[in-house]
Amino acid sequence: MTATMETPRTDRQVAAQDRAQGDSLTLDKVTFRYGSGQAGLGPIDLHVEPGEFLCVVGPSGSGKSTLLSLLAGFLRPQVGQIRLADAPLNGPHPRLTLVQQEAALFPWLTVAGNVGFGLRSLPRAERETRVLDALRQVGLQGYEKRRVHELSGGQRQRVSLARALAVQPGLLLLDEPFSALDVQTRTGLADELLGIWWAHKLTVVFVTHHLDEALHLGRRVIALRGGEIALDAPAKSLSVQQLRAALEGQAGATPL
Ligand SMILES: Nc1ncnc2c1ncn2[C@@H]1O[C@H](COP(=O)(O)OP(=O)(O)OP(=O)(O)O)[C@@H](O)[C@H]1O
Repeated sequence: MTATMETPRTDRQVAAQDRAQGDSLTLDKVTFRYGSGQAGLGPIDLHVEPGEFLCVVGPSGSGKSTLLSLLAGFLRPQVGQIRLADAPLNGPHPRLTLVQQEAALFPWLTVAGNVGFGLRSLPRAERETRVLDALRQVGLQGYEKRRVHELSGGQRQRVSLARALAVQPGLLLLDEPFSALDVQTRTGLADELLGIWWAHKLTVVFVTHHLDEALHLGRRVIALRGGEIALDAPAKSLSVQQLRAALEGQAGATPL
């Protein structure tokens, strides 16, 4: 690689930017409060590099769902701004998709119908190609004509993931996508997600309760506590114990 006189990039930036097809995400003093109370999120300052895999952990009520709802454009910050690929995010956006805990599939549609649901504006041939490609990526080739009720929980989550991938997002948001699954299925799907992330150079924000899952999947982990970022660090520099201490607000758990 040619040496330059530019400011040296961190490992994280090099790794992310050299393979970037995902979108960058920036939160600038983002604050959201429910009603007139204090519950909610923020202020949050956060920058996610294109192609970065960020895991978000936090106890119940720490603001994880609020954060994802803001990133998905379902909620608007009362203070601050969110930018996707440097443009203000003012609502749901075609470059981002959300996969939730329970696969929200349409039972009256086939697997292919579910995966292609967001592609109805595309010409039929392109839609079919994208659907087949997305199903192949999640290991469900041959399942196009199946009905949702014929699938296992893990297969349904694969269909959800395929539906999200089919729209070719620049930012993939995942809200505890595997937590309803048994450990073996969860681990298998997590590894497949890593492969998909790597192949597509997506930017990923993954919310999980499982600290070991966060450290396994995320290249970077943030811990939320009381609606604020209590810790923001590369996953490889963290242990489950450090993460737990940060979430519990113990001494010695200052951001690394
Ligand atoms: N619709 C709402 N109205 C009022 N307060 C809310 C609402 N939704 C969430 N809150 C409050 O906002 C704070 C953050 O909630 P949020 O759901 O984002 O947390 P979470 O980390 O996702 O929790 P969990 O892991 O239990 O889903 C909590 O104090 C919660 O009680």
